Amino acid sequence: MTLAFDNVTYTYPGTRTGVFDLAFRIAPGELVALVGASGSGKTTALKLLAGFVAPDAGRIRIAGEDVGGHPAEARRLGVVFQNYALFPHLSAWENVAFPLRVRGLPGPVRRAEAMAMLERVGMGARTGAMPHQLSGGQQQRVALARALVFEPRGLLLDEPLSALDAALRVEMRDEILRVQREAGIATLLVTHDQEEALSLADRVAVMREGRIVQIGAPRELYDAPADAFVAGFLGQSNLLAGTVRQPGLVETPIGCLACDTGALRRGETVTLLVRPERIEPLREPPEPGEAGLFAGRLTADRFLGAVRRLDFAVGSGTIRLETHRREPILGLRVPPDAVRLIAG
Ligand SMILES: Nc1ncnc2c1ncn2[C@@H]1O[C@H](COP(=O)(O)OP(=O)(O)OP(=O)(O)O)[C@@H](O)[C@H]1O
Repeated sequence: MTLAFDNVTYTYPGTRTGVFDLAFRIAPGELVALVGASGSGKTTALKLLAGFVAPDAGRIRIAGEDVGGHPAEARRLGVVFQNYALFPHLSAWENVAFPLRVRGLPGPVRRAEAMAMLERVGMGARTGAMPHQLSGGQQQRVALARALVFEPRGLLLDEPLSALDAALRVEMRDEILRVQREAGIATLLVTHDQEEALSLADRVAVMREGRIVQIGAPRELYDAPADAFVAGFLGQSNLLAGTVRQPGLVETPIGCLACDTGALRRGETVTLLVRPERIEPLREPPEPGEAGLFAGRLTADRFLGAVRRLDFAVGSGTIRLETHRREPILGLRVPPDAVRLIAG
C-alpha cells in the first residue's frame, strides 16, 4: 500500500519549528530514507505518518485514504524505534504475539504466527528467551518481527540501528532490507547515518529546516546533488568556489580546472563539486603548467583501511582525495568529467 504526504505542514504549538509542505509518496515495497541534521524534522515527519501528531495543513494518505482523523493504532503501521522497546516481562515470542493479542486473535494462532515471524528474522532458535537474555541485534530482530507480524500497511523505522555496534549495524541493514523486500511493504526510514541511507534506500530525501531539499535515488543525489548542502551531507566532497575564465575553464583557489561550463559566461561565479574518489593520485610530481595536473603539499594522510584519505594544499586552496594506493602520492589529476557545477 502506498504511503503519501500531500503538502503536509505541521508546527509545534507556540513555535515556528516543524515540517513544511512535505510532498512525497512511498510505493508498496519501496524504502524511502529521510536524512538531515539533528532538528531538521525527520522524526516529526515520521510522527505525522504514525499518527502521533496531526497536520496543520495537507493530508496524510495510506492506500489513497486520508487518515488525518485516524488515531495511531487505527492506521495499522508497524513501527520500530532505536531502543527496541520490547516488553521486558514477555518472552521473544510473546512480544511478537502481542499485536495479535490486541487484535483479538485466538491463542494458538498468535503463537504460530509469532513463531513463523521470528523464524523469518533469523530468531527461530531463541523464541522463548526474555529480552534481557538477548543481544542488541537480537532484540532489534524481535522488534522488527513484532512490527511486521500483523501485516501492517506500512513500516516506520526510526533510527533502528543506531544503538548497535558498527559490524552488527551492517549485518542488520541487509537483514532489514531482506525482510522488507519479502514483505513488499512501503517503508519510511529515519536515520542520521548517511551510509545506511545510501545503502538501504530506493530513494533518499534530504531535509533541512523542516523542508525536503532534494529527493531521489541514492546515486542521483550523490552524483548530481541539487546544491552544496546536499553534496556536503552525502559523502565526502570538495567544494570549490570558481569563476568562469572561458568556456570549459574555471578558475578556482587550487588553479584552473577544465570542465563542462554549459551555458555559463565568462566572469560568472560557480561552485564546483569534485568527489575525492574521482581525483587521480600521481606517483610523480607533474610538470609545472600541465593542464589538470597539480602538485601539492600533503597536509593530512589518514589510513581508513580500504582507502587512504589525503588532503593536499594546492595554490591557495585544499583538496581531498581518496585512494587505495599505499605508495607516496606526489601530485593529483582532476579529470574534467569528475567536476560538476552545482548551485552554491
Ligand atoms: N515536542 C516538541 N515541541 C516543540 N518543538 C519540538 C518538539 N519536538 C521537536 N521539536 C522541534 O522540531 C524540530 C524538528 O525536530 P525533529 O525531532 O523532527 O528533528 P530530527 O531531524 O528528527 O532530529 P534528530 O535527528 O535530532 O532526532 C526541532 O527544531 C525540534 O527542536
